[in-house]
Amino acid sequence: MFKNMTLLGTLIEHSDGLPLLETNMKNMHKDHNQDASLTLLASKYNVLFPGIYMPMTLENASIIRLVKKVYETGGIIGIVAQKKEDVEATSAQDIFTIGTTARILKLINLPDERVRILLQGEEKFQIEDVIAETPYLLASISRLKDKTSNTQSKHFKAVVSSIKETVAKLISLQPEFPTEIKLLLDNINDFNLLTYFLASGLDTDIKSKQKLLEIHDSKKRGTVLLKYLLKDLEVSKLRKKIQDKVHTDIEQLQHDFYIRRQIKVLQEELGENEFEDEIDELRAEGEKKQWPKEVADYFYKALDKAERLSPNSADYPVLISHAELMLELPWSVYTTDNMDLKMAKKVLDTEHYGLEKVKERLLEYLAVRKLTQNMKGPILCLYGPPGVGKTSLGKSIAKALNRKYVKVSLGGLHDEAEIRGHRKTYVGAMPGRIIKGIQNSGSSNPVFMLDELDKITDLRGDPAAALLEVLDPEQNQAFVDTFLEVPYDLSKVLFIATANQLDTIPPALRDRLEIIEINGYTIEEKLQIAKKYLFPKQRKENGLKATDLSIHDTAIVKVIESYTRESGVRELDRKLASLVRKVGKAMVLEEPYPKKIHKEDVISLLGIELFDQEMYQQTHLPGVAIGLAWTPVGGDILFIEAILSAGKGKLTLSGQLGDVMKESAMTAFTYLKANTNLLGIPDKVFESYDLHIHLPAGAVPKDGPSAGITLFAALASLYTQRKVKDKVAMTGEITLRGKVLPVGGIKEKILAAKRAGIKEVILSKENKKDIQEIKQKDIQDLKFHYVEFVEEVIQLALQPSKVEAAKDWSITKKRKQQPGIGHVSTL
Ligand SMILES: Nc1ncnc2c1ncn2[C@@H]1O[C@H](COP(=O)(O)OP(=O)(O)OP(=O)(O)O)[C@@H](O)[C@H]1O
Repeated sequence: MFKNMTLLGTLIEHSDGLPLLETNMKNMHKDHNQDASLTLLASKYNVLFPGIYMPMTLENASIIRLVKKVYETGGIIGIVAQKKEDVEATSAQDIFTIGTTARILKLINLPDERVRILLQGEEKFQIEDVIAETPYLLASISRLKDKTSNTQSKHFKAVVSSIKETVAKLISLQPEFPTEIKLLLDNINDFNLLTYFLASGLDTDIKSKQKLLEIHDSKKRGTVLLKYLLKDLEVSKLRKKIQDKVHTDIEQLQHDFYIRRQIKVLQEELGENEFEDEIDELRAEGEKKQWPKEVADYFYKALDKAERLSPNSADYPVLISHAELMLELPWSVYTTDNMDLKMAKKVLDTEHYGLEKVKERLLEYLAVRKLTQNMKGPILCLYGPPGVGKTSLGKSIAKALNRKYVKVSLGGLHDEAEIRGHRKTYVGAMPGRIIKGIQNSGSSNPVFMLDELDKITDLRGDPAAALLEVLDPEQNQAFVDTFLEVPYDLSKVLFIATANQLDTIPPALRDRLEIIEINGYTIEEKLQIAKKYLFPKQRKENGLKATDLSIHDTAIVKVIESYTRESGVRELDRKLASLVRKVGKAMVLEEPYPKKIHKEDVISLLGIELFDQEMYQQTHLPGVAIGLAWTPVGGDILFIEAILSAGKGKLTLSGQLGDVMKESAMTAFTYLKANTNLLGIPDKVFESYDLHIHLPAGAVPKDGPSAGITLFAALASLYTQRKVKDKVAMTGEITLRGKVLPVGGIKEKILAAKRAGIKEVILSKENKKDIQEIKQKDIQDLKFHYVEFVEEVIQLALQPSKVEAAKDWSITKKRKQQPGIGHVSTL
C-alpha cells in the first residue's frame, strides 16, 4: 500500500500524537495573503499535501542556499510536484500549476554537501504567473480553499467508513506495518486531513497523487481515493498470496534460529549468561508436562547435553529447538469426541448440500466407532474432481466430532523426510509434516486431512512408505519422526485423505484406504449449492446484507453455464464473489446497481461469456459417431470422425490421442476387419482405401479406453455407409472378442450428454449400476441401452439403410473421392 515508509514514519515521529496535526490544520489560513509571490521548490518523487510532513533531499547548491535562508527566517516556500521524475525542473513547463505552501521544520547538513529537510504542508495554491525561473522559480500565486462536504450525508459516511475499512484490510495484509497507523486513522477527525494523509502514502504514481491534490471537494476526493485504495488492496492481496506460497517452513525455521542466535550473541556481549537460565526454564517447563517416562528421560538428557555445549556451537540451537518442539507437542492431550450422531448429521447437513451417499457412509463410520469405542479402522479417502467439497467436508467432520482439525497438503511432496522429518544433523532440520500438523492442532486426536494424496512423487526416498507407516494402525502407535526421535502415538488420529485420481496413488497405500467417491455436481445441484451456501457466504464476506442484494436462479445458471467449466463449484464460488464485489463497489460509489441480479446483469458485471457448451450437431455423413468423455473439469461429448481416401489401406490417427486411445482405435479396426461378414463389407476395400480417424479439438490431448465402442461405431458406419442415428452417444471399452466393458466417470459423462442435447446413450451392461445412482429426475428424458457385445451396438447405433449417395465399392478405382465420404470436417 504505502510506498513511502519514511513519510509515514516521520509523521508519527513528529506528531507526538495528534494535537500537532490538528493545530496546524486549524492555523493554516491565518497569516498569509491572497496573491502573494512565492519561491517555488520542485518535488521530484512525491506530492506534498496540506497538513502532512514530507522529507526532501536537496543537491543543487543555489537551491540549498535559498532553502537555508527560508529556514533561518522561518518563512514559507511553495512545493510543486514535477511532471517527470527524471529531469531537473527549471522552468514552469516542468511543474504542475497547483502546489502546497510549506514550512521547513528541520534542516540537516549531510556529509556529502547535500541537505535534507523536513517540510510540513500548509495550504494549497495555484500558480497565477511565473515571475522568474532563475536562479529559482518565483511565481505569483492565489490560495485555494477546500470545500468540506456535508459530513452528515449518507454517502459521505459510506465513503469514510469504506476508506477506513479498506485501509484496515490493507494494514492486516502487511504485518510489517506499524499498527499505530490504524490508531492514528481512527483519531483523525478532519476528513480533508485524512484523505491527504492516505493520499501521500499511496503506492501510486505522482500524477494520480497530483490529481487528488487538485480535487477541492472533500467528498469527491474521498471517492477517488477509495478507488485507488481498492486497487491497492487487490494488488496487496495478490502479493500476499504469492508471498504465502513461497514462504516455506524452512525459511521460518531459519528465521527463528537466526533471531535466537542474535539474541544470544547480544547477551554474550553484554556479559549476561542467559543460556543456563534458558535451559533451566525449559527444564521447569518440562516438569509441568505429563508425558511418558521415555519421553521425559529423552528430554532431560538432551537438555543436559545442551548444557555441556558452547552456545555458539552448531548443535546448541538444534537441541534447544528440539526441546521446544517436545514441549509444544501435545502428549496424550485428547479432546472428547461428540458421539451424538444426530448432531453430527445436522452439522454435515448444514454445511454441505446433497452428498447423501458420502454423508451416510461417514455416519456409518462414526456409528461403528461409537459401538466399538475404538477409533481404529479404515482410513477414509474422499475421491473426486476438484472443488466438490472434499476438503471442506473434512472440516465439517472435525466439527461434527468436536475434534481439532488439521490439514496437510501432500501436493508436490517428493521427499520422504517431509513426512518423517529430517535428521538433526541436517542444516535447517525440522520435524516432518505429520508431527508439525499435530503440533499445530494442539491435540493428540485431531481430524487430520492428508490433502492431494494422489500428488506425491518419489524423487527422494519413499514418501509413500513413510505414509504407510503413519496410516497403519499396527505401526502408528509408535510413529518415530526422525527429528523428534521419540515415538509419538498417532493411533487416535482420524486420518482422512483426499484425491482427484486413484491411479497415481501407490497401490500399497491405496490398499489401506476406503475410497468414498464424490461425483461432480449437476447444474441443478450447483444451483442449490450456490443459492443456499455460496452466494449467502460471499454476500456476508463482502459486507452486504440479504436486504441489499439477492440473485435470481436464472442468473446463477447463467454463471454456471457460461462462466465456469468444472465438476465442482470452486470457480462458481469465485465468480459469485466477483459479482458481489462488483455490486458492493457500485453501491459505495453510488453508481447504479441491481438489487436483484438477473441473467442480463451477469453479462454486464462479469464481461463476455467464457464458455460455450459443446452441443450436439446433426451430420448427414457416415463415419461420424459421438462419444462421451470424462475430463478433470467434468464430462463432455466427443465427436469421432472417420474418413476414407483412395490408397493402400494405411491407418492414420490424429487429434492428440494417447497410447491407450490409439490402441482402442486399432482394436476396433481389427475387430471390424475380422468380422466383415457381420456388416457385409467387401474385404477388398481395406486394401484400396486409406483410413483416417480424427478426434476434433485437435490440440486437446485425449486418452483412455472408453472411446472403444464409439470408434467401432464410427468405422462400422463408414464402411457400411449407414449413418449413425441422430442424438445417440456411447461410451465403453471394446475387446478383440467384441465384448463391451464398463468404464468410469459415468455420472459426469451422462450429465454432459444431457446438456449437449443427446437423447439415447449406449453403454456396457455393467455400467447400469452407475446410472441407477444418478438422481432419476436429472436424467428422465434420456434413454439408456445396455449392451454386452459390439453387434448390439451396430443394431442400436446405425441407421438401417445406407445414405443416399452411398459408396459403391465396386467402382472405387475409377473415382477418387465419393460423396458422403470426404467432407466430415464440414460437420
Ligand atoms: N455440497 C456442497 N455444499 C456446500 N458447499 C460446497 C459443496 N461442495 C463444495 N462446496 C464448497 O466449494 C468450495 C470448494 O470445496 P473444497 O475446497 O472442499 O473442494 P475439494 O473437493 O477439496 O477440491 P480439491 O480437490 O481441489 O482440493 C468450498 O468453499 C466448499 O465449501
